[in-house]
Amino acid sequence: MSAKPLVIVLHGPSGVGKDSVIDRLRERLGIHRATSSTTRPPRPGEIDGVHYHFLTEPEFRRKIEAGEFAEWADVYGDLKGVERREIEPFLASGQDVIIRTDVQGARTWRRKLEGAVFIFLTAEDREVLRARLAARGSEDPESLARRLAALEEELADIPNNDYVVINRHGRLEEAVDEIAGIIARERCNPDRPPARLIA
Ligand SMILES: Nc1ncnc2c1ncn2[C@@H]1O[C@H](COP(=O)(O)OP(=O)(O)OP(=O)(O)O)[C@@H](O)[C@H]1O
Repeated sequence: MSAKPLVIVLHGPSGVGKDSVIDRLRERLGIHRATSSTTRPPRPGEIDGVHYHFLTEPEFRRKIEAGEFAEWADVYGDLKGVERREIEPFLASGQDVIIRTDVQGARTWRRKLEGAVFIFLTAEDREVLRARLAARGSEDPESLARRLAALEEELADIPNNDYVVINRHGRLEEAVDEIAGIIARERCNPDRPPARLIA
C-alpha cells in the first residue's frame, strides 16, 4: 500500500508556537501550508500570496458564491477563509497539507474534511500560556480578558483532537520531531480514509 497524503489541522492557544512549528515542518518535510485569504489590509511586511491572499470584499464574496472556499468566517468584521485551491491540488499531487487555525476553525474543519489529523499544540501548563498572553497583550484589561476567555475555549477543545503536542519552552525542535513522527505514522495508517474535502 502506498502512503496517502495527509491533511493536518494544527491549532492551539495564541502565542503557543504554531507558526514556528509550521515553518520548521515546511523546511524539514516540504509540507504545504494552506495560505488563508482575508479582506483585511496587509500589515507592513506582509506579502500577498505568502502571508495571506489579500482580497477585496467583493472578490471574497464572489469566491464564496462560486464555491471556491473550503471554509470561511466573519472574524470581527473581516472575512477570512481557506480556498479549495490551497488544499485539493496539493493532495492530488501527493503532497501533505497543513492548516493553521483556531478553535472555531477546527470545529468547522471537522465537518469539512474527511481523513484529516487534528493536532492540538500547547505549552507545559496553563500558567505558561496565561503568562505568555499577559506578556504580549496590550495593557487594556478588556482585551486581556478576551484573550484569557479564548485560551479557556481553546483548552476545552483538547479532547476533540487526535493528538496533543507540547511545545516546551526552548525545545521547539522536540515538538517538531513529534509532529514529524505523527505525520510519518498517519501517512501509513490503514484505518484512516484518504484525506479529502467534503463537498
Ligand atoms: N518552544 C519554544 N520556546 C521558546 N520560544 C518559542 C517556542 N516556540 C515558539 N516560541 C516563540 O514564541 C513566540 C510565538 O510563536 P508563534 O508566533 O510561532 O506562535 P503562534 O501560535 O503562531 O502565535 P499566534 O497564534 O498568536 O499567531 C515567537 O516569538 C516564537 O519564536
